[in-house]
Amino acid sequence: MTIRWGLVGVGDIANKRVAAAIQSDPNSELVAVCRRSEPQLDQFADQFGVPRRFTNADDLIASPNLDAVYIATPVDCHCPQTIAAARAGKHVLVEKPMALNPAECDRMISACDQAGVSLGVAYYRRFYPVVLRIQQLIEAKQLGRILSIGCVTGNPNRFPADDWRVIRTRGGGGPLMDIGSHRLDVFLQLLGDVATVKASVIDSPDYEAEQAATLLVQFKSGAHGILQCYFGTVETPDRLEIIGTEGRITVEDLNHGDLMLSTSEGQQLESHPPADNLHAPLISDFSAAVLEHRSPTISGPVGKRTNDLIRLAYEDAQ
Ligand SMILES: NC(=O)C1=CN([C@@H]2O[C@H](COP(=O)(O)OP(=O)(O)OC[C@H]3O[C@@H](n4cnc5c(N)ncnc54)[C@H](OP(=O)(O)O)[C@@H]3O)[C@@H](O)[C@H]2O)C=CC1
Ligand SMILES: O=C1CO[C@H](CO)[C@@H](O)[C@@H]1O
Repeated sequence: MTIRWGLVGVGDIANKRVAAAIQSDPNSELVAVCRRSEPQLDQFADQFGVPRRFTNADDLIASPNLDAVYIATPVDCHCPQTIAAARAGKHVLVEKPMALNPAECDRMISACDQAGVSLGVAYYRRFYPVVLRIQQLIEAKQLGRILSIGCVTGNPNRFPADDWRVIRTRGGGGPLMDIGSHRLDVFLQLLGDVATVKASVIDSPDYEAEQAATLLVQFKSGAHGILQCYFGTVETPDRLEIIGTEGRITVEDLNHGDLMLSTSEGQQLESHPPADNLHAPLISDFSAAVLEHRSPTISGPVGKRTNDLIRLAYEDAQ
């Protein structure tokens, strides 16, 4: 059996990676696409050879011969479109961050549970070979007791004030929601759950959302996590550092996957590059999970935990 996908929101990320990832997965087929602008919809559908096209998400969601919906719209659309898809009996894989806030995440999870459909969230860094390697090194106690994890990330874009990413009611926040969310999810994967979150933000002079956010989280293990995220700075690589009592791991750019392990025995450079299409392992996992009747690796509750931490951060920063 093949999972027949409908892709709602064929903008930047759908064009860069999602459509190609669905089309390259042996268990998947891209059969329908949707956006409101008809000329751009046709251009996308022609480019990827997709037969069914819709300018209204509800029409795609209600259409027959469709098994799953990939939601790649702005964040304020994620909750209503997920609930509509679940009610129509379709499995849902939704882009990150999962929703505007934890209450929306709860509604999405319960709609999918009630309908008996799968819900996944696109935190694809969980599949990065370098992240899995770090997880293995931590579990094998190669770093001793973990004291801290730190990540610095920035998007150089200077978003105009009318971009959904910097309007709170549309994106949910600024760089913390947009790019910090990915890194918080990696923190949770590597060091487990968080007990407390402290945060400070710097307002943007140009738009409603914050321009910078710095978080200090304390994991239940006692370790610290420090996350710095920015919009509108010079290109900031996706830098990760983990410090333990017996060793340290430094990754200059998670998207490239070179890892430096430093211990008392010296330094060791390892290379664990990600898949060419970063979304490909995510789609493969989700479609296999549906076919095997198991939960996807990045389930609704997993995705929601990042929204919980972001909410705590914004509350503390206020
Ligand atoms: N995982 C990752 O690495 C990345 C994830 N993302 C996430 O993906 C999502 C989309 O981001 P991105 O592609 O950059 O955003 P874009 O603004 O480029 O694209 C959004 C798309 O959604 C469509 N859209 C908006 N509203 C609706 C609606 N009500 N019904 C149907 N279609 C709609 C828009 O077209 P139209 O206006 O014509 O309807 C557009 O095609 C976000 O959640 C973002 O955080 C983004 C980039 C990378
Ligand atoms: O990783 C990413 C690349 O940048 C985009 C724009 O800021 C983000 O939305 C996305 O999550």
